Amino acid sequence: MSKKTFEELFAELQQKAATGDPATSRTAELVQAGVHTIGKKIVEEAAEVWMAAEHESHDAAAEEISQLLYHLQVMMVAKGISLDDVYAHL
Ligand SMILES: N=c1c2ncn([C@@H]3O[C@H](COP(=O)(O)OP(=O)(O)OP(=O)(O)O)[C@@H](O)[C@H]3O)c2ncn1[C@@H]1O[C@H](COP(=O)(O)O)[C@@H](O)[C@H]1O
Repeated sequence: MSKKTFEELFAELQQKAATGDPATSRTAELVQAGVHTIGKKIVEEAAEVWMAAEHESHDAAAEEISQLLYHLQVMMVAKGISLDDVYAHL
């Protein structure tokens, strides 16, 4: 299992969006596809978080949450929204 912080993942995704190949990078592929596609993935992953939290194991819920966080970060990168832009509202 890979281990990285929220901030480290965000830096990696910014890099992938800027220089990654959509053929090999999921992030570059999603950013190229655009906000509509990313938004649909966020809604899908959010539903999976809900279902896993209600009906599945601790680990399964944690995995779905990681996928939701990933797709939220992809949306941030696609929209040029920084971590500080979000933290300002926390
Ligand atoms: N953390 C993630 C991550 N979480 C989720 N995903 C993507 O989200 C998918 C999970 O959604 P689903 O279960 O719906 O999978 P799916 O059905 O195959 O998705 P669809 O293609 O049907 O939309 C995974 O198959 C991945 O494509 C991620 N893709 C990449 N990362 C990390 O992002 C970084 C950059 O990755 P690349 O851009 O691929 O190089 C690396 O550190 C990766 O570990």
